[in-house]
Amino acid sequence: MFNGMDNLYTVSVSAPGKVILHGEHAVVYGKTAIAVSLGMRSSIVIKEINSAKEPAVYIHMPSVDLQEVIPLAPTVKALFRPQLLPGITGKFSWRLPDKLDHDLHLKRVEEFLHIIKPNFDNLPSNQKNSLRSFLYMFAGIFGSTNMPVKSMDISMGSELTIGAGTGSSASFAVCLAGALIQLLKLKSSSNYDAFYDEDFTMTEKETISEWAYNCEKIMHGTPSGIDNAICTFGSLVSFKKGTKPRPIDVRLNLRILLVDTRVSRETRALVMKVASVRQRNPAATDHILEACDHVASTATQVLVKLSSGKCESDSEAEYQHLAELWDMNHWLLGALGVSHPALETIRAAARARGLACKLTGAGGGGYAMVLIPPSTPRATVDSLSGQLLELGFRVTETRLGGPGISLEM
Ligand SMILES: Nc1ncnc2c1ncn2[C@@H]1O[C@H](COP(=O)(O)OP(=O)(O)O)[C@@H](O)[C@H]1O
Ligand SMILES: C[C@@](O)(CCOP(=O)(O)O)CC(=O)O
Repeated sequence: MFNGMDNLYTVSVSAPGKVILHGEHAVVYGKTAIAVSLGMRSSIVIKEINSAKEPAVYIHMPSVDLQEVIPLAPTVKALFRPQLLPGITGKFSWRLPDKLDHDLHLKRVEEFLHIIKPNFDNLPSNQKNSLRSFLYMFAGIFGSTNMPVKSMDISMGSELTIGAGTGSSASFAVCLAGALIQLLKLKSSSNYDAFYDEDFTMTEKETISEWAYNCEKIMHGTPSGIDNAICTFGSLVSFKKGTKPRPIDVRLNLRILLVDTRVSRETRALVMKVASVRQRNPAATDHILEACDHVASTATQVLVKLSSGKCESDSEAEYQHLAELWDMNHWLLGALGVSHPALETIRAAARARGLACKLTGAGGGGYAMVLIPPSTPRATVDSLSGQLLELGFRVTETRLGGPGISLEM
């Protein structure tokens, strides 16, 4: 949107969360994982404003209970003109986030935050990470151009639970990078209308995903790269350790119940649990991991077939096959010791209605997903949801495989 009178732009962007469909844990040992986008999304609105006060960025992030005012002039002075990695000559461009001297830029952001907020260390880590990520990307993207920056309001919203393995951090980072890049695009264009309706190009999406990857490094240290890829490209992404995530262009629209066990778990502890099972039982464990790999690749083939959308009876058979693979994957994960009684209670309720269910992510609690093929009667879904709610679980009916980052008009 453009307010011609005052030359002020508004940008609005959303991005999905994600779930791991197959390959959790096995991916740690070099097997294939596939992630899909979740119908629940984060969103951002950036609005340039005329402010009578000192130019500033006004941040509203209710999901982490954060309201902040960042003064613009000191930000520009301290953080703009980010540096290239040592050994690379020239001037850093926002189009090449992988060439940014990440550690130096983050260090400058950290020092700056301590100056403008002397109590920075006492903030909850959610808020610290959101502020670091914002300044890192804002200064990284705008600071590598000569574009004058104006006061702006930034409002971030999310349907995702934070810290639950559904990709809220990547979804947040993708939204932020996409909105800043879109704003830059609009401000640098003399022909405003030409950009107004255009969605992001493939190259822009790659750049957005790389910026989000840098942010994931701020939040997680050594992320795999799958979350930023799926939240940017949407649909389905296949991934193997040490390789670039591979977006698979399929049109999916899988209906699921996403069930929160409300049992909190720590990914790191569950990864260690599998490692110790493997240490005691190397051959058996490796066969299980190998089986997980086969499940992931067969499921990808089934999903590709499903998305090609032939006749209904074909798709019913494909849904049945998919359901079988979900159950098989859950049992394999159970054999590795990462299920939980709460997950098994959910599975029993789903199975009693002929529906398949698997844990997603690290397991040991967290989320379960129940596959709802299109032929499932509404009454079945309602009675399952009702029972799960009564048992104290949180239930969301949503879809898998929708679009990645999108401009909201
Ligand atoms: N809507 C949001 N607004 C502000 N910050 C967010 C938002 N969503 C996620 N974040 C940031 O992402 C972090 C969540 O990362 P993490 O714990 O890895 O959760 P997840 O597993 O959901 O990605 C939060 O601490 C916060 O800094
Ligand atoms: C168990 C694992 O394969 C997935 C972790 O998923 P989650 O996003 O923590 O639920 C760990 C990993 O891939 O780093």
